[in-house]
Amino acid sequence: MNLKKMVGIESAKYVKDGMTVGLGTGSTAFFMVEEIGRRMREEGLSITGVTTSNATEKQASELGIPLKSIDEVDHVDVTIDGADEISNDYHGIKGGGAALLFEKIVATYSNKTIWIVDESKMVEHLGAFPLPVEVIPYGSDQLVRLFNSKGYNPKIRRQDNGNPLLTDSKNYIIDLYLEKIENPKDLATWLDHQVGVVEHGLFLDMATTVIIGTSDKGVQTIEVSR
Ligand SMILES: O=C[C@H](O)[C@H](O)[C@H](O)COP(=O)(O)O
Repeated sequence: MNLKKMVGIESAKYVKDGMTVGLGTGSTAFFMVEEIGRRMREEGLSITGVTTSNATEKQASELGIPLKSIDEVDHVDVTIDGADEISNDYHGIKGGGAALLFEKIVATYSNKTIWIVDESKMVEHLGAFPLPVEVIPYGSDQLVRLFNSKGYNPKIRRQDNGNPLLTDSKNYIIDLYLEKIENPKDLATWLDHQVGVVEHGLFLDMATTVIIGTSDKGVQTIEVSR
């Protein structure tokens, strides 16, 4: 079986009747949402979903999953989401699909955060995957200059027509081609303090469980202790 599908199905086992579930975004989370939809149809599972992007909202609505916004719930029991890279100390980079802002908000209010990935996402150090930074359009070229001056190799993410890609919140994404992030916490703190930066794709100390799909050993589940 496709490794993304394997972990998507496995992760849906963590969803129990009555839960409020954060529904992640991307090609791996897609299979988790499909499996929750199947369990609702075939097993009578009843949940409330909180989506992390317009794309997931559309998918979940089409499956008939009842949805609430993050502001309508007092907490989320569990959020299940993909990741672009996970380091050996279980920090991650997210936002390859430009959904990092809502994903980080939903994960912040979740009791548990489960990441589902195929084995190609597991790395020793973060940074080979370009780090997405969501910025407001106003002043974004100034941020590009600032990132350049720090040697962060920034590129505004663009659509096929050359225009900047717009996130669900109508912001831009600047991808930082860092190759290796020596100190993710220092970089996250610095980015948190730059005017015009809305959010960045460093998700540190957020995952409580990581489910990895491997071709030789099947599904591996790691409970992260912090
Ligand atoms: O913005 C997108 C999200 O952070 C995704 O969860 C991440 O990019 C992983 O996506 P995929 O499962 O498609 O590789």
